[in-house]
Order: sequence, then structure tokens, then C-alpha cells
Amino acid sequence: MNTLFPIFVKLEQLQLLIVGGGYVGLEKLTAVLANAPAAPVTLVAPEIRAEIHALAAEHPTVKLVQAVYDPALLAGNDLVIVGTNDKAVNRQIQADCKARKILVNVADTPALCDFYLSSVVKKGDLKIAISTNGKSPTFAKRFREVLEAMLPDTLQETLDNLTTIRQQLTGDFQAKMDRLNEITSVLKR
Ligand SMILES: C[C@@]1(CC(=O)O)C2=NC(=C\c3[nH]c(c(CCC(=O)O)c3CC(=O)O)Cc3[nH]c(c(CC(=O)O)c3CCC(=O)O)/C=C3\N/C(=C\2)[C@@H](CCC(=O)O)[C@]3(C)CC(=O)O)/[C@H]1CCC(=O)O
Ligand SMILES: NC(=O)c1ccc[n+]([C@@H]2O[C@H](COP(=O)([O-])OP(=O)(O)OC[C@H]3O[C@@H](n4cnc5c(N)ncnc54)[C@H](O)[C@@H]3O)[C@@H](O)[C@H]2O)c1
Repeated sequence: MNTLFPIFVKLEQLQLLIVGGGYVGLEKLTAVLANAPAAPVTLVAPEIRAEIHALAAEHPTVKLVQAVYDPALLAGNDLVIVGTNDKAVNRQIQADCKARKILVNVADTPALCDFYLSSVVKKGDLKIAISTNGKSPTFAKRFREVLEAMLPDTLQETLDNLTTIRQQLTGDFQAKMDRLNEITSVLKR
């Protein structure tokens, strides 16, 4: 059974620390910025890939710290993503986060993660997060591609129209809900 509970997080209002500046650090930073380009992110590692430096140059809220992990770096962070190539370091960071009640993702060890990153389908304001419960990230990626190809480009127009209707509807809560359910029922056909 997949017991993961999906939520949509406002990263602009939170402090994220990424530990590791290799391929995994790059993959996770790219995923974060693709969704939340103005998220405050600190990435720490003694060696940081050139692509990460390029991303930081484009995103003023990204701060790079060229250093080995130190627990003092956790202060003030709400979320931590760990992706160093040293399993013992990854485990230590996870323990340090748990001691401070900071939510942590250890990219190469699902059992140590408080949360997983998901594969994200985007069409205008619509966002669909996909998880396979950690069973196959590659399936999640492929299924994202399938859904992206399926969704019409007119979707944003539909959402904009529904927003206008939502704002203009009068009556009590129940009456508004009935009307919105009626209007959107065409989507089921
Ligand atoms: C969705 C996505 C989001 C993102 O990262 O942005 C994501 N992984 C993606 C891609 C991807 N990751 C890997 C491959 C190589 C092929 C393969 O292994 O399948 C590919 C495919 C590729 O890159 O093409 C390797 C890998 N990943 C994990 C492990 C460890 C393990 O399983 O033990 C290993 C082995 C490492 C090793 O062998 O050393 C673990 C996790 N990866 C997750 C998310 C979480 C579960 C999500 C879920 O519930 O499905 C979880 C548990 C934790 C986390 O990372 O949050 C993103 C697709 C984005 C997109 O394109 O849409
Ligand atoms: N979840 C995923 O999506 C996923 C995908 C591929 C690989 N992995 C796993 O993640 C790990 C990292 O892979 P990679 O390809 O990014 O490795 P990499 O060699 O490209 O990068 C490792 C990074 O960790 C940093 N580092 C090492 N010790 C550190 C320390 N004490 N403090 C801070 N930073 C430190 C290095 O400076 C470097 O930036 C591997 O164990 C790999 O198996 C996970």
C-alpha cells in the first residue's frame, strides 16, 4: 500500500538546504527551480558541478557554499535534501535533521526519507505530482511524458474561465459548489 500523502509546498516561504554538488545535487536543484524559480536554496559541497554554478548565476536566491557538511549549516532550514556520495555522511546528516525535526530526503536511501520528490506534470496552472512509492522513478518520468502529451494546450483557458465563473457566482457555498460541479461535469465525458 502506498501511504505517501501528497502536499504542494510553497518553497518560496521555506529554507531548503541541499548537501552534495554532484549529479544528484544538480538533479534535485533543477527539479526545485523548475517549479519554484525564486526558492531560497543553499547548496553545500566541497566540489560543485559547473552546471550548478550556472543555475546559481541565473537564480539569485540560490546560494552555494563550497565546504564539507557541518551540522551548523542546518540552522534555519526547514527542508534538507541529501545527495553526497558518502553513505556514512548521508546517514549522519539524516540523524542530525531528525534531532532538529527538519524534514529530510536522502536521495539514495528511500528508507531514510521523510518525503520524496515527485515527477511533475505541468500545464499552465495545473500541476500533477506522480510517485510510484519509490518503486520506479523511471516509470514516474515516462508516465509524466504520457500525461503531458495528453493534456490539451487549451487547459489554461479552461482554468481561467472557471476562475472567472468562481469569482462571479453568487449564492451560498452549497449553491456555488453545485453550479461548479455542473459546469465541470463535461470533463467526465
Ligand atoms: C521522480 C524523480 C523526481 C526528481 O528527482 O526530481 C525521482 N527520481 C527521478 C529520476 C530518476 N532517479 C533515478 C533514476 C535512474 C533509473 C532508476 O533507478 O529508476 C531516474 C530516471 C532518470 O533520471 O531518467 C535513480 C534513483 N532514484 C532513487 C534511487 C534510490 C533507490 O531507489 O533506492 C535511485 C537509484 C540510485 C542508484 O542506483 O544509485 C530514489 C528516488 N527517486 C525519486 C524521485 C523518489 C521516488 C519517486 C517515486 O515515488 O517514484 C526517491 C525514492 C527519492 C527521491 O529522490 O526523492 C525523478 C524523475 C523526474 C522526471 O523526469 O519526471
Ligand atoms: N535519488 C536519485 O535520484 C539518485 C540518482 C543517482 C544516484 N544516486 C546516489 O546518490 C549518491 C550521489 O551521487 P552523485 O552522482 O551525485 O555523486 P557525485 O560523485 O557526482 O557527487 C557527490 C557530491 O557529494 C559531495 N560530497 C562528498 N562528501 C561530502 C561532504 N562530507 N559534505 C558535503 N558534500 C560532500 C561531493 O563534493 C560532490 O559534490 C550516490 O550514492 C548515488 O548512488 C541517487
